[in-house]
Amino acid sequence: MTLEDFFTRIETQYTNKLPFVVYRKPRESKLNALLQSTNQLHIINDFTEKGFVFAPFNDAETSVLIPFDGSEFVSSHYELLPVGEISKKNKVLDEKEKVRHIDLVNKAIDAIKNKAFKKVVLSRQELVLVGKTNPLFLFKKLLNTYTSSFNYCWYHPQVGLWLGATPETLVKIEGNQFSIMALAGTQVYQGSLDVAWQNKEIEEQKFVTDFIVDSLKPSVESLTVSDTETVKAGNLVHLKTMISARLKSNSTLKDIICTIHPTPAVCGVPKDIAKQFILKNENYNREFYTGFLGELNFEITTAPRSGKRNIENRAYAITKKSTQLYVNLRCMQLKNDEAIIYVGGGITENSNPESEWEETVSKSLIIKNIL
Ligand SMILES: C=C(O[C@H]1C=CC=C(C(=O)O)[C@@H]1O)C(=O)O
Repeated sequence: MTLEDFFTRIETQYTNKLPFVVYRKPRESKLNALLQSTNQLHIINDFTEKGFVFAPFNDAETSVLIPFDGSEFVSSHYELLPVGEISKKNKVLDEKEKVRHIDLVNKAIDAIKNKAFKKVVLSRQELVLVGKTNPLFLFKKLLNTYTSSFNYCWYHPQVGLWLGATPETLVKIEGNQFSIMALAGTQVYQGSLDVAWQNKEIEEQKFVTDFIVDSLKPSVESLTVSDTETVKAGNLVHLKTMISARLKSNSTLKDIICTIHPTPAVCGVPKDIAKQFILKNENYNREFYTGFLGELNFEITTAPRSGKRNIENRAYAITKKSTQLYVNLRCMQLKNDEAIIYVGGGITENSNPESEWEETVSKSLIIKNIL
């Protein structure tokens, strides 16, 4: 499908108030869209469903599915789209919001010092008046600006409209082989990946890796942990470790997701106590921010390996189930005439409240730059 036809098809879907998701995976040139034929709200039951999942932060709330069967799946090749200049926004300081966030961070540091928990990720919303904006126009700006993130625009008339460019994979599973990313620690990119990391950032990222490794051990075999490296995401850099393993035959995708979500990259350690602190103290509903989204139980066909032939001497391809889920970060919700931007950061005993505020301001620019 041509790029023009692709976007015309999605515009029609949106005008007809029918659910859809359009997305591009990190460093890929292919754009995909899944377009639901009715406005029904489909819910995930046990993660055996096939389709595109959109899950909230609070795992006690329901996850939404755009089912593959009965929907239209279309793709096109992306090329730079004419959307005008991307403006670099200045940091606008909202003093009241700053005081509120710093108070919240101080409260968490006190709780950590009193041994209530070890780490918590605290977040806030920023509202930007955008008027009547076309979400697909903003999505094209995201595509032009960020090439190494998972970029998406998701819509359901009964749920809302979300856009984002997230740097973080939650889990990728092909057959029974899977990998999980532990991403945390943030600095502003200064032109080089040769970054000196403070103990605070090293510790907050290690919490994520250790939690994933420890909680997965009973369900997996052949577990390997990569070296930790610095990666760039928009105007920021983070610390990243990859954890790979094979699912034991009696473990399911649901087990893995329920065990790891929400990871300490978006929640905290211990998970349940940190989550309660967030729900009680953040003073707003995160909804789908720090939830996850992506392809669930898609089918992929891998090319035949040379030499592998079946009895009729024909090379054969292998079809496997593939799930690729991303953490919903660097995102916004478009509601009425406003863009609601969501930003947060990991708090540990050694956090500096002023720097934690600055970190959320820097993170907000990823989305603000395209508004
Ligand atoms: C919670 C967010 O980021 C997470 C992912 C990477 C780095 C993070 C940090 O440095 O605190 C957070 O754990 C966010 O961007 O809103």
